[in-house]
Amino acid sequence: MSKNILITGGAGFIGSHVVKLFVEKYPDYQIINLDALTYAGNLENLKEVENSPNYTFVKVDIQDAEKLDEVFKTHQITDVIHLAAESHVDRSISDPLAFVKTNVFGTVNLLNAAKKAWAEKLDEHLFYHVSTDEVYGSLHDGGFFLETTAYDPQSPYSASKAASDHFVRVYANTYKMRTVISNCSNNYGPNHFPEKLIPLCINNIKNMKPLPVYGKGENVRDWLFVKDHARAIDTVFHKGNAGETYNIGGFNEWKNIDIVRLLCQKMDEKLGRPSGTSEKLITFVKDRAGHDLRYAIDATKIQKELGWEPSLQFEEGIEITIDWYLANQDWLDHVTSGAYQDYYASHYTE
Ligand SMILES: Cc1cn([C@H]2C[C@H](O)[C@@H](COP(=O)(O)OP(=O)(O)O[C@H]3O[C@H](C)C(=O)[C@H](O)[C@H]3O)O2)c(=O)[nH]c1=O
Repeated sequence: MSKNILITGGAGFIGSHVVKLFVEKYPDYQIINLDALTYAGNLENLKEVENSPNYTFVKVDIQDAEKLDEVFKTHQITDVIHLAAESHVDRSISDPLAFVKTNVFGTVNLLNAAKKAWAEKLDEHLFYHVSTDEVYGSLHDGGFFLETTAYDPQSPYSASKAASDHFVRVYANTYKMRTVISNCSNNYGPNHFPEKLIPLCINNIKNMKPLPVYGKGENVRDWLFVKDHARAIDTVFHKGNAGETYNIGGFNEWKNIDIVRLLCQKMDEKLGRPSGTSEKLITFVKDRAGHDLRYAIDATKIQKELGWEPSLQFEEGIEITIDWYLANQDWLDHVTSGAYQDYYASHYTE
């Protein structure tokens, strides 16, 4: 069946992989990518699909309710996959309100726009919220996050995502909107903004700059290749049951310090530097305030019920990721200097 799917945050890291997958895999769907193009949204991520007949870009901030109404009307939106969000925990610690505005207020705006546009036929449409495992808080002694784990957010970022998850569920309960939520672990891969651990380290190793490891580097994250997350979103969108939550993860836990050492070793090999050169860049710095110790996802439900599982081993995914950053210096230059904004100006008119 033909659909007009609104994907929010489609110029961002995870969003751009989702947009590319949907545009290429589903030529019968119209994909409307709605993005505010903040510092982390870059249309260069979408070069491969920007001229596809089933792809449209609209520059809109989800805080703008009027524009959202217009987009739903103009493009006759049938379904939403909502990824637009402020995502960096460190930024949320210095500016919590920015996260409330986009992640909470923006999500409620979007829910309202969908509710209004879909009116009496709410049961014919789907609102899919893409969320994070951080809503479950921090694990201190073994165990995994299950879909039934109680929410216990510990940072302004995770509190804002938890609030937006709650609002999505409330719209299902109160207004009978068909909704689905997935909560995913840490992603890595091409197009990741170099403020996050893996791309930041790759970029700094390349430039022989210090690698800031928070605290002792003992914190644990579960890493998933971004294209596997995009495949999971495709699976949940098409096969997931309305009203359900699906945890997505790689069963791939790493201590931060081990990841950083692995990147140093691989980069030394690739750059032809003597072994041990990059490790000297490791610098232990002040810990993140309220730093969550460990995230670990139990992804059994999505594997068993929907048949999704990660396709890439971590070693393979990291190779692809490093090679991508080494081959895409222009992309790095553009996102770090702000010049990526020129791409929008030269390709689109307001
Ligand atoms: C940037 C940076 C990070 N770290 C540590 C902090 C974390 O323990 C780990 C990963 O940090 P990062 O900021 O890359 O990602 P998380 O804070 O785990 O959060 C990420 O994964 C979840 C699921 C989301 O939902 C977030 O949106 C996403 O940003 O490395 C350092 O030690 N040094 C650094 O310079």
